[in-house]
Amino acid sequence: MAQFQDVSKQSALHPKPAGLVLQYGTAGFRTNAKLLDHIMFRMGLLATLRSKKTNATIGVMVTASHNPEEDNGVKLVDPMGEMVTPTWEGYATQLANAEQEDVLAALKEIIEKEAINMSQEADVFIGKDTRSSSESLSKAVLDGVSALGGHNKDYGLVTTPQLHYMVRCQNTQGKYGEATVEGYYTKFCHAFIQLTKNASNCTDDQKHLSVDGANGIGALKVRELESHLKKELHISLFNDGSAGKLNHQCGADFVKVQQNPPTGMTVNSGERCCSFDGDADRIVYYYTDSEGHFHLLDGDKIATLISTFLKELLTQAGLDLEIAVVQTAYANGSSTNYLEETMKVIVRCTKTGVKHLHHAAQEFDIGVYFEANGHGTVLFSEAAQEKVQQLTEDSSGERKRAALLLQNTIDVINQTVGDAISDMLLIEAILAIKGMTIQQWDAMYEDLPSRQLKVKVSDRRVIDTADAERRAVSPAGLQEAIGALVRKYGRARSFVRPSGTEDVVRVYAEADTQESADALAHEVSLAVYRLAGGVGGEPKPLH
Ligand SMILES: CC(=O)N[C@H]1[C@@H](OP(=O)(O)O)O[C@H](CO)[C@@H](O)[C@@H]1O
Ligand SMILES: [Mg+2]
Repeated sequence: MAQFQDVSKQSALHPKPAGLVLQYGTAGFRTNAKLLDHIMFRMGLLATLRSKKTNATIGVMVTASHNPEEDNGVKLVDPMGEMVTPTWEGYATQLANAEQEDVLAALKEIIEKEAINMSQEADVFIGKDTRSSSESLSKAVLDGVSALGGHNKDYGLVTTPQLHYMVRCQNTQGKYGEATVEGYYTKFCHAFIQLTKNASNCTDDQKHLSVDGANGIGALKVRELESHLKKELHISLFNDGSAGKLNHQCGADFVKVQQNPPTGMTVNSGERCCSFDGDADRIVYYYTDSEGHFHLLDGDKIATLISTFLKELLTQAGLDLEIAVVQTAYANGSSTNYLEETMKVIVRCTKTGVKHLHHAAQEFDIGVYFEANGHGTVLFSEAAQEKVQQLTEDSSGERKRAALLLQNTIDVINQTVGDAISDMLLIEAILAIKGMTIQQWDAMYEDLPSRQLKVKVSDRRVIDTADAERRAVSPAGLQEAIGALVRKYGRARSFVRPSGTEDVVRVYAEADTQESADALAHEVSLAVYRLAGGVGGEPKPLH
């Protein structure tokens, strides 16, 4: 077929570096940008096949999120705006690693396995972040799409969650919103203004927020957002990309891991601040107190604030909907305890990686999911959304007020994936409605001191885990060693797991004091080093 001739010709222009093997990991492919041209071309091919298979628009996002500027990466977006399904992650890996002369055969194998009708039309949406390599890499994706005769729409510079949103809007015929960047701002800002317009407790001072844009795409988009906010939120934007380097000593990942404010930002005592990551799908909040101490409000605190707010609204509305919070093993033990014991909310723990959390959250009427690093959102089942909608029509007084707030809360949330902009608007709205300061929010519970370390081993796959990664089942003796160490400290917990994005084993520990958490993490790292084939020097702190 002529189609396949084009693939061969084009593929030769996007050659694979010899010997390179990459895997579609926790968040797509990610490595140094110089190694990715062929991957991009092939993901253009794969997205086109996926579109033909699903008879729907598929998304391709070129980004490496919080990685350094020199890296890049790519993620595929499925029809409802969610991460691509695991079987196709497998195809992505196969196609990515096929030798140059085998690309066509690899492609045909997928077509056959999935019984794809090649005469079906295909549509692919493409977006990219601000990395200097993103421009040419996204062109390689476009080459892949056109080589198989697919249509494309290039959104250019957008955040990852904006692209997810566009895909969902397109495939639901506008029911979720309009598939344009303008439509995105209109929908979320309208809901935000509806939520905050009667927030009489909110002073002008409280409408101010400092945002660290990580010198990335989020900063550009916050600038665009501002005009839609009608002064209901006053943003001071830092690390807007005009001077600093992407993610360098700034952004959500830096702030969370270092437990320090970003550079390039004025952090006045007591003031509410937040950081986005490099593709604006994560957010964390923080402030410094009058003694100069740094206070981080991470994904766990965000999930707690949101679920508390939703639970109160459900009670006021008289709606009997089941609400759950989904976390990972990295969630601070204090947050889990607070949610279960004080809030009486169902808590689920899944493996690391948002696709696992997303999936678990879908099982409830309302599923609030957040990784501790600030990646998360809220999912409402169709039935729950209909009940809320019905109640806005059938009720009056306090019940109607609560139902309208719930309705606008649903509309301010990007349900496709964690979204720093949408999460920020939701958090700002909740604080405004409750007349709550960041200090009061922080005081909901006190985090247990924690520490993360990483250890280099020769093959991290020797570590196998169970129970949502909280227990190591191999190598032999490791879990026993961790258990014995944990018993030495008060309120302690520790677990280890192989990272899905880096060639390291991650170690997490928490305990009643920072010294104990640090000591426990260090001792567990030594046990990993000893029992799981450590290489290089001493285990070193995570940076
Ligand atoms: C401890 C931690 O923060 N892990 C991150 C990190 O995964 P690892 O598999 O731990 O490397 O990157 C993932 C993708 O961004 C993110 O989903 C996850 O939460
Ligand atoms: Mg990200």
